[in-house]
Formats: sequence, C-alpha cells, structure tokens
Amino acid sequence: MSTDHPVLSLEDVDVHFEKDGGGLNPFTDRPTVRAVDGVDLDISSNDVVAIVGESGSGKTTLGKTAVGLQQPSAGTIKYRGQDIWQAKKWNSNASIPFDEIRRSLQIIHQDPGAALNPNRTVLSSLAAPLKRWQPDLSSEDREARILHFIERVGMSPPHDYAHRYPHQLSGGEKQRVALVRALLMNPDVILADEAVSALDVSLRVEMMDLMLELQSQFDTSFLFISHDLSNARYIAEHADGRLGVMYLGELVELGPADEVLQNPQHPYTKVLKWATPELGVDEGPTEPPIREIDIPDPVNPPTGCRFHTRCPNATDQCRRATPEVTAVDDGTGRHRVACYRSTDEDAYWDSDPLDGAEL
Ligand SMILES: Nc1ncnc2c1ncn2[C@@H]1O[C@H](COP(=O)(O)OP(=O)(O)OP(=O)(O)O)[C@@H](O)[C@H]1O
Repeated sequence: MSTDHPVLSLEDVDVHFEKDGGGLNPFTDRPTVRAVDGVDLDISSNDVVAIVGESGSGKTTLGKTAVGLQQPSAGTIKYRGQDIWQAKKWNSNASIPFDEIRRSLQIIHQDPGAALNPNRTVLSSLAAPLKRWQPDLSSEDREARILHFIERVGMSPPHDYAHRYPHQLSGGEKQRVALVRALLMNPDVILADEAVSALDVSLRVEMMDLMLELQSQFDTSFLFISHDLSNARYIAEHADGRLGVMYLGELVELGPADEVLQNPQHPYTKVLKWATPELGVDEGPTEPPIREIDIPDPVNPPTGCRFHTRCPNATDQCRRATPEVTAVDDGTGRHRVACYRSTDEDAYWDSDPLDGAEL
C-alpha cells in the first residue's frame, strides 16, 4: 500500500438527491436536494476530524460518502490513492480491491441497536463479520479476539457480555459493542455518526474518552460527526485534530480545533460558537450574530454564499458570487474558510451591505 497518499481524499465532491415531488408528470424535473456540494477533505493516518453543522446540513451524507457507502454525483473519493468507485466496478484493475477498502472504512451509527440482530448474542453478532474477513481464523481464536476487545472497551467480565442479547445491554453498552465491531476489522478510518448523541449526558464524555483512547492505541483515524459543537470540540481538541463546519451542504470552515474556535472566520462558525454556552462566550453579544432565524431549503439554496440570507455582514457581492475556500493567514497553514471577509476582495469590501447587514 502506498504511504504517499492520505488515507482518504475527497476532491470536489457533490452528492445530489432527486426528491419526490415532481408530481405525476414524468417529464417534469424532480427537485434536487444538494446535500453535499464541492467538498474537499483529506484524512491522514492517525487523524481526527470532527464535522459540525445543523440538522440537514449534509454531515451524514458527507460521512457516508467518505467511507464508500454513498456514491457521489460528482468528484472523487480516493482510499490511499485508489478511486473507491473505480475499484467497485466489476472490470476494475484497482490496486486495492473494493472489499479491502470497505473493510478499512468502518462506521458507528447513532443507534447502535439497529446494527445488532436482536436474535443473536453479542458474540454471534461480532463473529459474523470477522468470519467473512478472516475465514482462516479458528473459532477459538475468533472468540478469544472478540473477548479481548469486549474487555478492552470496559465490559467485564467479557464472557458475561458476550453471551447477552442486545435487549440485555444498556445504550452505552450497545455503543461499545458497535465500537468493538468496527475495531475488529482493523480499520484505517472509523466514521462515528452522532455516535454519542443518544447517550445520557453523563455517559457521553466517558464514551468519547474511550474512542480517543482506542484511536491513539490503534492509530485509527476518526471522522466524528455531530450537530453539537461541544461534543465535536471535545473530540477534536483532545485528539489535536481538526474541526470542520458544514452549512447547507458546503464545508465552510476547516482547521485545527482550537484555532477554529478561538479565531472563527466564518460568520456561521461564530453563530455556532455563540449558541454553545460551554465555550465561555459570556462576554459576547446577547443576541445571536445572525440576521434571519429561518434555515433556507437545500432544494433551493441561496445564490452566492449560501449563508448570505442570514449573515450579519453580507453584501451584494455575497448574494452574487460564491466565495472560494482560501487559507486563513494565521500561521497554521491548515485553517481554511469560504468567506469574503477573510480576503482583500475589493468586490466584497466595495459592495453595499444587504438590508439589515453591516460591514
Ligand atoms: N437518500 C436521500 N434522498 C433524498 N434526500 C436525502 C437523502 N439523504 C439525505 N437527504 C437530504 O439531504 C440533506 C442532508 O441530509 P443529511 O442527513 O446528510 O444531513 P445531516 O446534517 O446529517 O442532518 P441530521 O443531523 O438531521 O441527520 C437533507 O435535506 C436530507 O433531507
């Protein structure tokens, strides 16, 4: 396997869905949901990226696309330099087979119960994928490995948990089983999609600490998705990773977590920070730094910068043209944002503020 490439590389990825609602006339164009638009993202080995954004901003779609579960409408996703969807073609001469790629990219869902068969014990549920991936492993070795991992995620005695059925586990325990299931595949990247959102607040930090510990022990990369900035921040800061902010299908800001939070560049990142009291912004404005509360429809997103309808600093230029993603001049070289205010673009600075906005 090549080591020159990032483990995962997303280039200019779009994921558009056709939505029902075109009526009965088959000749009418069906409305298109632009769930993900123009996203670039590299994930290296031992990397942690936490993506945050409000409901419907495209986080899940982006995550599933990154791990090869959703085909993009445009753009490419490469695993160690190999185009994932090329590898899936029946006549592909891929350097890395699709099955190997799928095994290397694992997922933990918000609802771990849904991924477990209610009629099978934990041991049986965990043995099935391992049998597929390593058919030559003896059943004793397979069981020993499973028990080792069950204990490793804090479920002791492991024999007891291994013989339980899903209904005999708490939500936190089911989530740990889901983590074991992913780790048994020896993955390069784990997508954790709202993996702690359904847990009690008291258990969330415990689960995130466990993920961080296993991430560094196994050198696995994590793509962590959450609508909650405090969870995303916890994971990204503790792993010395990056925080990405999605708005209406676009990755509008990405950078080292502490840099993005201490020096947010995109007005939407500032809104998320304002709405997260744990981040200690008591000295900030008492009103949200936003012009409109309504979230636009992803079927018909605003022109230009998609945030311009809500942005307190939008000008006519933001309505007319989409700002490119540019590097923020903060010395990290890893912080980037799509906002005219981070550029010296005259077209923005000379343009008239929109109603209710100011420069
Ligand atoms: N299979 C699909 N078919 C049609 N539209 C879809 C499909 N999957 C997602 N969408 C739409 O794409 C947009 C992004 O959805 P997505 O689930 O990725 O957002 P999200 O940020 O993860 O939101 P949430 O936190 O609520 O899950 C939404 O408008 C959603 O309705």
